[in-house]
Amino acid sequence: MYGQIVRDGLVNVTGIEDLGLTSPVLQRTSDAFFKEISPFLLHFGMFVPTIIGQCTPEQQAKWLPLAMDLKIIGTYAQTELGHGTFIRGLETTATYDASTEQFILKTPKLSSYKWWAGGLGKTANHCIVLAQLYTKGVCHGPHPFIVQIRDTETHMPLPGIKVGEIGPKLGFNTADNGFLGFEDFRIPRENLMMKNAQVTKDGTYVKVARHGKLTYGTMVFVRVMLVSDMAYCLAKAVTIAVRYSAVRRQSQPKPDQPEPQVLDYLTQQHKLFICISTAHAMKLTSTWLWNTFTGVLADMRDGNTDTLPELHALSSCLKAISTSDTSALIEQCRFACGGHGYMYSSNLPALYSFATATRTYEGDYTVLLLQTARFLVKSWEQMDEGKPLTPTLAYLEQSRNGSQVSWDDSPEGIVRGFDAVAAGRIGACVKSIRKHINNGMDYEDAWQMTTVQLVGAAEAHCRAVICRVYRDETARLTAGCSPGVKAVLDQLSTLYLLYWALERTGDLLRFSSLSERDIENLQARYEALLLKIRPNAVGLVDAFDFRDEVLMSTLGSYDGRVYERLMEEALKTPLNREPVSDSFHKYIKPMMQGKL
Ligand SMILES: CCCCCCCC/C=C\CCCCCC(=O)SCCNC(=O)CCNC(=O)[C@H](O)C(C)(C)COP(=O)(O)OP(=O)(O)OC[C@H]1O[C@@H](n2cnc3c(N)ncnc32)[C@H](O)[C@@H]1OP(=O)(O)O
Ligand SMILES: Cc1cc2nc3c(=O)[nH]c(=O)nc-3n(C[C@H](O)[C@H](O)[C@H](O)COP(=O)(O)OP(=O)(O)OC[C@H]3O[C@@H](n4cnc5c(N)ncnc54)[C@H](O)[C@@H]3O)c2cc1C
Repeated sequence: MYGQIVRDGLVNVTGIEDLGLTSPVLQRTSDAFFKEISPFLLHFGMFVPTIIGQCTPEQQAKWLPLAMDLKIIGTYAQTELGHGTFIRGLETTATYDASTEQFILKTPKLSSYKWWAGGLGKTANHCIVLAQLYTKGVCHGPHPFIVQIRDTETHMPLPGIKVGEIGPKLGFNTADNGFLGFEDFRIPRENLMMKNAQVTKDGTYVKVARHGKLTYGTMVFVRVMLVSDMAYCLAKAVTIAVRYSAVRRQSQPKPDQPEPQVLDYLTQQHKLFICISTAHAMKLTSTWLWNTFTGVLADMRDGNTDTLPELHALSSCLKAISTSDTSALIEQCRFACGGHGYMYSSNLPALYSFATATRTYEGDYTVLLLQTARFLVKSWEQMDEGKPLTPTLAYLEQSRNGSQVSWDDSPEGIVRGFDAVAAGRIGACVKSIRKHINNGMDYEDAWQMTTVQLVGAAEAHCRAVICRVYRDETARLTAGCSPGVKAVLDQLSTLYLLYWALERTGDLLRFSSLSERDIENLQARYEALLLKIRPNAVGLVDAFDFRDEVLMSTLGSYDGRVYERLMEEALKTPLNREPVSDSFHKYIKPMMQGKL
């Protein structure tokens, strides 16, 4: 299994390299080789971006060509057995020895072992290691080091390195995630990635970057990439589920009628059409977020880090919500396919196992939403002090006078309704924190007592951003389209707004003048819209344009030969190679004869 995966991974990587294409394309093409994940994903997904983001030009000149030519194979080892979220609590140490101009890497105890890095188990010979940097007896916090862990000729672990694979997981079982421990392992001073901080030969620590969190830059990059990845993942799943629902016929609502396509059931449309809309919403939002990211990078190249806090808040909540929505909606696609959706050959289990992992890695859902909430509360307080708000928080102004927003069920009105919900929930958090402080709590405890509400406020902010970006970008991008295309894409973005308005009626009742009658109207409009989208449903998923080789699904292939493909795959199962398994003769027959 591992050998096959590595072979496929290299065919994918070297093939694309010959075509001179960039890593995002690599990510897409690797889908044609892997149901789960390539052991080389971390090499291009984090090892290369970290060299670019954390190394000086001289260090890049040394390491980047080796990495891009696959002369070295890397991964990103930050998480430890004992810590993943709390980076400042990482235990691996890198202590500078000026007499030899080296860092000594140590794994102080079991919980300090690096754990999880993709490709570390058996594939990588280098890795980025986040370790607490000590020099002249002072700890300067976690810093990135590039470390060779295996001999590039023999692939044997180097002396002082303990490395291996962490074992089977819910998914990602082709990524050879590994563990790594150091026993007084020495690396040259130059292996500290020195773009944001340096250590001179005599051990003097020199802080270069103005912003203390630039070391976390790779994580921001991957979070931005993941939003796009999720759109792609969900688009695959809903292509499979909608095509299968067009083939599958089941039950007899009317006695004298043939069994209908299950796609004709309103409940099936309710399960699946939000998945089509969400794939579009996330793709458009990911492009908007990428443009925001590149804008902040440009500012930072000019030495201006003022826009970094908003980017961190946006990338945190969009990564959290896109991965959470995608996991839930891929599972919904699986539910919509009945028993056959549970078959591995449908590819829905693999898509789910990949998506649900993203809700955790690169920043746990709750933790990242609390990061966004931290920014929202700070912004509210700055608004109270009369300071300007950042663009994505302009809607907070409307809440200043505390008046309730009047409900307007037009698409633009619903977007404003979500702004009001976000503003209201952030304001309620600020009020809760202040109440606890007035009752004698310190700020940290008052914050902790409000964290359930803070997670909800961050989700509401993120939903408001997605709704606004989805609506605006759809209008902008369809301006030149034919009336037919424009109408269908407008239906999808309206469906997204109606769906979420119905999901959040409690909030809308609390923070706008929404009435029970308005809710009845929303429900009726939503159901009518499902019926309108039905005739275009298969065309809409065909428009995602996935080849069968990429979908890898018995249920979602373009030709609709579902039952034939299910049987073809079943007959390939090893258990079907012999009519009678040898377990019958070894165990079952003796048992039947009372001989066990
Ligand atoms: C083929 C190429 C395509 C690529 C496709 C990619 C696909 C996926 C790739 C690979 C697959 C597998 C990847 C998985 C890899 C991993 O999981 S790597 C490990 C990831 N780990 C994490 O994400 C850890 C999460 N934890 C954190 O980020 C931080 O510890 C924390 C933010 C939760 C808390 O950090 P802490 O130091 O405690 O900070 P705070 O005290 O909360 O905040 C201090 C201030 O710093 C600001 N800040 C925090 N983080 C950032 C950041 N990343 N950027 C900018 N600023 C940040 C924070 O807002 C505070 O600011 P204020 O004081 O002003 O409020
Ligand atoms: C498939 C996969 C691949 C991975 N690949 C890599 C890799 O290549 N490199 C790498 O370095 N890491 C990798 N990771 C590790 C990943 O980054 C961590 O698992 C992730 O950051 C979560 O940290 P944790 O596991 O310590 O969870 P924890 O943070 O311990 O979470 C446990 C619970 O505690 C809660 N919690 C934690 N802190 C807080 C808080 N401050 N407030 C409220 N609740 C809190 C969380 O919400 C969660 O419910 C991978 C993980 C997975 C699943």
